[in-house]
Amino acid sequence: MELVVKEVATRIGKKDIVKNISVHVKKRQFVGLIGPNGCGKSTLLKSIYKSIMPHQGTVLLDDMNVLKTTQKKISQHLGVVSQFNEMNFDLTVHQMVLLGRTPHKKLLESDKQEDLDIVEEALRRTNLLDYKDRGYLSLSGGEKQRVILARTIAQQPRFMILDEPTNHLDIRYQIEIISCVKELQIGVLAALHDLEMAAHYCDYLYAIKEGEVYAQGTPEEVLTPETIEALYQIKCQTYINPVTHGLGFAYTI
Ligand SMILES: Nc1ncnc2c1ncn2[C@@H]1O[C@H](COP(=O)(O)OP(=O)(O)OP(=O)(O)O)[C@@H](O)[C@H]1O
Repeated sequence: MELVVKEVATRIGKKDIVKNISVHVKKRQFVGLIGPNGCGKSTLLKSIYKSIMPHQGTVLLDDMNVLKTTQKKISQHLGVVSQFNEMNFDLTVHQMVLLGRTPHKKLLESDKQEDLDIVEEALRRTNLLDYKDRGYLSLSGGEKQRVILARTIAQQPRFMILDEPTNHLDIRYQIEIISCVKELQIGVLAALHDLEMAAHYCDYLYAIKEGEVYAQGTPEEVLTPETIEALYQIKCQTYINPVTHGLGFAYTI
């Protein structure tokens, strides 16, 4: 699916947090949002998946006008993995991932073999098959994050929004999670803090500063020392990382 966000603006209280932002994610593109803490990445993503209602702009997923569509219908196409996934009641990992099937079901419809097969495949892709009977609340932060990704994969979305999906993860799982999403070959819009990951995985980047698009383009176009210094108020040099052969970054304050 293709995502077209046009001139979205969002205010929280009296503060303009997202100011007239437009974003385009073409079919199967992996597009990143970067920018310092508090610049408005999460608020923009929440405005796109309608967890916050923007006061201006339109959001189209193919021909679906997201801001005018019910959450259930949106969830049949759009999956979201966000930073905070606390819950107060305990389910097993299997039950949590099965919840991903809910948008595709009628009220009280029971689980079919097809749903169980989809859940099994999502657990396999996220390396969670051995965890399936564990209680969700007993898991570490990183394990919980993988369960949320598995639940989102089981939802079989045609577009995914990731809000700092690798927040709790050690470096190996950071790579595994992003690679796993990349393998789905669907459109993705992801807020990422790790610039090397953004350079490696993203086809296109939007750099956000104070609620506006400060720069956009391919990672090579956006991730220049000048742009990084302006975004994060640091000194920066870029180099070719000898291990990944991608862009590397050296910083100091
Ligand atoms: N519910 C809220 N009430 C008041 N202010 C809010 C609320 N949600 C967000 N903000 C403010 O909006 C600004 C943007 O926050 P947002 O979470 O979108 O930034 P971000 O770029 O995702 O940051 P981070 O990288 O730290 O996650 C921040 O100053 C934040 O304090």
